[in-house]
Amino acid sequence: MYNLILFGPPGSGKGTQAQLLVDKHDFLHISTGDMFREELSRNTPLGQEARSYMDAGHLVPDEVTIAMLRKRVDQHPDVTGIIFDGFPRTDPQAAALNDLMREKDTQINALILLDVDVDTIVQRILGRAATSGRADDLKEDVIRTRYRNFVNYTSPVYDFYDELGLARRVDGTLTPEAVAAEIDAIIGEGLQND
Ligand SMILES: Nc1ncnc2c1ncn2[C@@H]1O[C@H](COP(=O)(O)OP(=O)(O)O)[C@@H](O)[C@H]1O
Repeated sequence: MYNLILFGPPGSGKGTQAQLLVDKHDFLHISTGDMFREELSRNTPLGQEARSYMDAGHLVPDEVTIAMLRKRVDQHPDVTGIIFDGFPRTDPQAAALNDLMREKDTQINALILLDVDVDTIVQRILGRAATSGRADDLKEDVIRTRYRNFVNYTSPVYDFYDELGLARRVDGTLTPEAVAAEIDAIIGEGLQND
């Protein structure tokens, strides 16, 4: 099994790259943001709980997020690999993912940071707001809150994987194709080592 974490601030291109990877490999794509939006659109209790956090640009509490993620992984026991997109976003989430991988007799093979500066992020997200239909994409202050949460709570997760020798950085301001080529090269190294 090959398991990859796509990592980076909001608007860094994780969703775009995940889609390219799914088209190319037979990996399962798990986006916690997409899962929350799906719950929201079905107006489930989980969606209702997540809404206030999401609309303000805050993180949904770890317990809720971890339980949802775990359930999704459990639903797909036979996959050849998983792309984690938007998870883990805090140290407790990273620790929970570690436990989960160990339970399943597998591991995280790499974490790839899509590195993008904050001004580019604000421009990109405001630019996609019209088509994304996302409440949290419309206001610059909410976008900046999401970015600040990334810096404060999520970026330490990079160090967690860096200490394990698994963290890699890609320039996320390159074209989607160029970013994809770099990701392919990193996955290629990992697959050869298996
Ligand atoms: N792992 C997570 N932990 C806590 N909250 C999350 C997580 N993933 C998604 N969310 C919630 O869903 C929102 C949207 O997430 P996502 O689609 O990944 O957007 P983006 O990366 O563009 O901010 C986040 O702002 C947060 O409220």
